[in-house]
Amino acid sequence: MAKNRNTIPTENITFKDRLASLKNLPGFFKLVWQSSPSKTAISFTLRILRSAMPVALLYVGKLIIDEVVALNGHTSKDLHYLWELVALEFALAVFTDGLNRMINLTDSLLGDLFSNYTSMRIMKHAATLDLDQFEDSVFYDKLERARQQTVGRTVLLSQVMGQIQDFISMAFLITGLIAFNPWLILLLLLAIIPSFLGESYFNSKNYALSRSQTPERRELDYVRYLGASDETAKEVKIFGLADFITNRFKTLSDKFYADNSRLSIRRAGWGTFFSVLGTMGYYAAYGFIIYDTVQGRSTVGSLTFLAGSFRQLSGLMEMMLSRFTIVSQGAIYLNDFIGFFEIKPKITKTENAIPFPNPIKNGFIFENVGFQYHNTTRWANRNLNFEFKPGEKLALVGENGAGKTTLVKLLARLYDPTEGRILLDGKDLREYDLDDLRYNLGIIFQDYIRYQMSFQQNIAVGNIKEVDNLDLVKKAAQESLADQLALKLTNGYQQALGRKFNDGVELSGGEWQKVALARAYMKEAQVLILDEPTAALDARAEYEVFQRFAELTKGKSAVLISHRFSTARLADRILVLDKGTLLESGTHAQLLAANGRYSELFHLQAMGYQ
Ligand SMILES: Nc1ncnc2c1ncn2[C@@H]1O[C@H](COP(=O)(O)OP(=O)(O)OP(=O)(O)O)[C@@H](O)[C@H]1O
Repeated sequence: MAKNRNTIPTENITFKDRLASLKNLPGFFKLVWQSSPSKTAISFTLRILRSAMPVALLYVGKLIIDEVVALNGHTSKDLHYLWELVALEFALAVFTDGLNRMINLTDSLLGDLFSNYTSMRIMKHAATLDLDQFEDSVFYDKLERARQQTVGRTVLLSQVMGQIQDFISMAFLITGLIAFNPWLILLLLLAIIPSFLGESYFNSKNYALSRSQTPERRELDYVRYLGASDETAKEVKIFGLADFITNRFKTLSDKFYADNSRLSIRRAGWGTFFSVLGTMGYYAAYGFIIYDTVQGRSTVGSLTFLAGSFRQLSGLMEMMLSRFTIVSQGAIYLNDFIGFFEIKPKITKTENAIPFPNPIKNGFIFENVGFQYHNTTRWANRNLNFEFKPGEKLALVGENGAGKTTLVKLLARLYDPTEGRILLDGKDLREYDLDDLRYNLGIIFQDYIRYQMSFQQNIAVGNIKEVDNLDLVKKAAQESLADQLALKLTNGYQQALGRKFNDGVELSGGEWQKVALARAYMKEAQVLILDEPTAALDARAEYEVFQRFAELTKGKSAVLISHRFSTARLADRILVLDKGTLLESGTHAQLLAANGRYSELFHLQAMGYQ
């Protein structure tokens, strides 16, 4: 099967896969550079300097020992040169230490900046994606893996930088070693290769395991949230769900533990074996150098230099080889990260998009509109044919699941119709500028968000450009009757809402609804859409809210979704939906006279009040 750039192997990752994934690194470095050009440049420079230190230290060490041996037994001792060498070694040691610390510091600062930068990129990209992409579990797995990368990849950063640094260090040391005895290099390779292969094998197993666990890991996070969160605490207590939740957590986490520990134990066993091989290689080389020195073919200084170089090289090589698997591993994980950015929204701004008409002239026409949610075969809306005229107040009624909210989402282009089309002033809705369309629709959904932010911000989200415009926020609050609430709050409009953060105040369901309603009045939207805006309001508040709504939307188009017929009857026209299709349409009086579904539901509700 042909593999595209982001096809991630789920089972074993071959050496070829690893090498291929390294092509992600330039893109990765571009991101690092974008996070902070200056710190990236500093980090590179420091590492290059640092890479020359091992061989320099070893060589000065060799000179010192040779000088000590030369001076030993001589009567006239000129120690001048010797002390100079010692001073030089001391300076190099201090410098190396300083470099190490600066490298760690730059890496950690750069890592933080990288993590922040990439998190922002993820959020920005996620914001461009379609709603149905968010409703897809495969997408969530991708998003989750991309999120993990923002933290995990800072490790990759130091690993790649370390790799470059060690590579240069090795080049220096190998040059020294070759100058004295080229055969030692061969011995070194023989000792290291088995360990590299072992590392590589286990890393690929680790990756495959961790990848296959992504959905469970998401579930684990979700269960952890259910078990300990302010939003769930109420129901967990009332329904006595604690054991149910912790048992689910235990089942999942036990499985994780069992899978992970099995692999870790095998890895540790093989790791020990390969490391013994490495040590054997080192001692074989050491013996060889000692023998050479005893035979008088090397000086004692060279012995220490060679043994030191060999030890360092073997350490560096082992480190580099095992790091190669980590780096290539990281580069493979980058597939997920890059893969996330390659998900493209279908609903986008088109070139040559036309501006939203102001004012709307002929209104909306639904032409045989049908819609199926992603990965479903059921039609949430089907055969919708109706007109929505400018200035008209439309009410959507129907039983749960009849397709009312879906219809509104189609109007706002949160989805595009699966079949048919929606016209606005004679042109397909898809031809209009998306931002302009959304700006001209003021929609409050039934599952609006209760932002854990200030009262002012909670209203201003309806038109976030005006977040600092307190006068406008106050006006919107007056219109939705949320202003009386502000008077009760200790910090007025600056009062933090919700209990998540310090000093936050929790509101009642109806109070929250008034705050959410105010969002609709934050802008001069031409079409106001309220999806069950008053479900949590008491009878008086509902009456007042609708009086206001009627006044404020005079001449404006509005769509109301409501299960309360007292609300629906205020509309100019009522559309009755059933299983996604349009069953009846007319004024309250017409529909009652028709004696159909509307009349049936109306009388059912009215009976409840008798
Ligand atoms: N995100 C979704 N993915 C898949 N199916 C969905 C999704 N949202 C809604 N549906 C389905 O589409 C149908 C219509 O849902 P919709 O939310 O439009 O109904 P509604 O009339 O607004 O209901 P209610 O009165 O309960 O709010 C329902 O059968 C529902 O199960």
